[in-house]
This record gives sequence, C-alpha cells and structure tokens, in this order.
Amino acid sequence: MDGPVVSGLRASLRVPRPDFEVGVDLAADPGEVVALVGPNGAGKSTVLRALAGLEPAAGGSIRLDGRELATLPAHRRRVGLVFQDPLLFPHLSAVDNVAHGLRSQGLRRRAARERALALLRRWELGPLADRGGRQLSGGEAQRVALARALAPEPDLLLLDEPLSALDARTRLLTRGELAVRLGEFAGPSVLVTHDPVDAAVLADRVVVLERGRVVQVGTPAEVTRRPATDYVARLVGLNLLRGRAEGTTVRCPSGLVLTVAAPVQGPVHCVFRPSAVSVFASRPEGSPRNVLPGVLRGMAPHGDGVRLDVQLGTGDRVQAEVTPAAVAELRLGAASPLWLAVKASEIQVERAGGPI
Ligand SMILES: Nc1ncnc2c1ncn2[C@@H]1O[C@H](COP(=O)(O)OP(=O)(O)OP(=O)(O)O)[C@@H](O)[C@H]1O
Repeated sequence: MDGPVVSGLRASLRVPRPDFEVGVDLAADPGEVVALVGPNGAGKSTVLRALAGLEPAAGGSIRLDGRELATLPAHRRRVGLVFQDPLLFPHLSAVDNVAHGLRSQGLRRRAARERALALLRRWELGPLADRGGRQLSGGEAQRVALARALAPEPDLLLLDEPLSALDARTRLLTRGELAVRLGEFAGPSVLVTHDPVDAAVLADRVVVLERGRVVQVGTPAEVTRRPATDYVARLVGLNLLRGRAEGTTVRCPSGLVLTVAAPVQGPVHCVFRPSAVSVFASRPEGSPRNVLPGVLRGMAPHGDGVRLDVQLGTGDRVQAEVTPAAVAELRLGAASPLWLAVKASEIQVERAGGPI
C-alpha cells in the first residue's frame, strides 16, 4: 500500500558524470526555497536539469506532491525554469513570451495573452508588454523570464544562476523582486547560485554540494555559523540580519537597531562581511558607526585571520574577522565582553520577500 502523500519535493537522484557520480537526496517543502551551492563542476546544474527532465538520470526518484516525475517527459512535469540567460524568443513581444508557456498548456491564444498581460501588469511590467525580446535590458528580460516560468502556475520552480549575468546594481534590484516572487510562490523552489548573498537572502535552506555529494544542509544562519568545509566557510561567511527599514534605520525583531547608508522602506535583510566588523575591548568613542555590545561565543582560524562568533546583547549572532595579533591584543577568551562596530556604508541592504 502507498504511504500518505507527502507534499513538496522529495528527490533522490543518481546521474553519472565523467569524473564522479552525482548522488543527491533533496527535499523542499511547499513555499520553501532551497539554495544549491558548491564549487564549479560540483553537479549543481546537473541536479537541476535532472529535476527538470533535461538530463537522463541513472536511477532514483523525484516525487512532487506525491506524483512521480522521474518517468515523465520534461513538458509533463509542471516545472517552471529560469536560467542565467533569459532565453526569450527575440521575435516575440514580452507578453507573447509569457503567453507562450500558457498556450503550451492548452490555453487559447486570446486567453493566454490576457492572462500574460494581467500578470505583467500585476508585476508592474505592463509598460514592457509590447517590447520585443531584444528591446529589453538584461534585468527586464530576466523579470519577463520569471513571469513566463510562473504564469502557468508550476508545481516546482527551478532557477539556475538567475542573477549571475546581471551587473551589480541590476542584480540588487532584480534580487529584491525575485525575493518577493519567491515569497508569493506556493510551491517548492530550488535555486542554484554561486553568490552567497543570493543564498543568504533568498533561501530558507542551503544545500552544499561538492563532487556530486551533499556535504551540508542547514538554514543560511546555521551553515554560516558552522560551515562543514573550508569551501562552505568561504562561501557563506556573511552576516545576515533581518529587519524592517524606515529610511536609514533598520529595526530587527530582537530589538537590534542598525543604521544603514541608503534610505529604504519595508522588510529587508542587512548583509555585511565579517571583515567589515571592527572589534574593541571597550566602547569606541565618538563614532558614527553602529556600535554593538556583545559576548564572545566562539573563535576559529579562518584563512590568515580568526573568525569570531559574537552574541550581541539582543541575542543576535554576528561574525567578525580579526588578525591573530588582534586576538592577543584584545585578550579574547571564552565569554569575553567586547564591542563591535560596523560602518553604515558597509551594510548592504536587500529587500526581503515576506513580512517582518
Ligand atoms: N552534458 C554533460 N555530459 C557529461 N558531463 C557533463 C555534462 N555537463 C556537465 N558535465 C560534467 O559534470 C560535472 C558537473 O557539472 P555541472 O554543470 O552539473 O556542475 P555545476 O556545479 O553546475 O558547475 P558550475 O558551477 O560550473 O555551473 C562537471 O565535471 C562537468 O564537466
């Protein structure tokens, strides 16, 4: 007898590659965003392509809301796909690109166009609707590609480096929009990325792959605090604090208040590198920076420096990176009280998807 239907994605994949076999178990609940990260050639795209049905798997299963996808051809899997290249049809307008996916589901031309247009308008992309694929900027094209993937209301969304072809400013804006869309999407999403900020800001859970194997799974905060390998430590070594912005003030649920350089409104993630955190034994004087009292909870070598795990008075955890000489000078030991300082200009502010 079959067991109860498990909603979400439960995949167990085996795909042979020239140097190794990709063997990955992957789970994603409805509404959950799982980031697949790892070095070049680790097998991330292979996993995504196997889920989509674009790569023949040697074995295993892909269960989505209790349905078995592994035996279905790609077009019957109800999977939305977004790649690094938006891959829009250049001879079709933005609205017809979005309508294309709906038509392949059997919707008539007019109905598909109407639904596509309604979606573009809802996403404030209405003014782009009649532009051809070639008349869109990289960021615009990627937003239209996301609309095309989500318009048919897929059961699973797969994104392969969706932001990596964009320049830094466009990436920031598009990432904010993606965060909102992922927050609205009811199904599971799997996101392949090289960018630790993407993983930190967009993902509920991070799965780290190395040479075709899962080496770590956890929330961005867990993986940051206890990286399983040096690669993971380098990749995810970022501080991430969620809060609500009003101008240049960000208030976190813990009571922590941060000052940032650029004014924003609404739910945000504040991201900063451990190397941007200065550490003092006593409160630094006359500084316009964020000055935060805390207690040392852990210390580990990291490259040429030392990574400190500090618990703030508000309970939030912050990683700081200092030189071994500074550790000696500050006389740091277990539970040492200390002060952290972070310049407002060092804090990258990213729009978050959900309410805070
Ligand atoms: N179509 C293919 N046939 C055979 N081997 C492939 C194929 N595509 C990729 N490979 C090899 O499989 C391994 C995994 O590649 P894959 O593209 O999945 O890695 P990745 O983690 O996505 O890498 P990157 O971050 O560089 O995109 C690599 O060794 C790659 O050279």
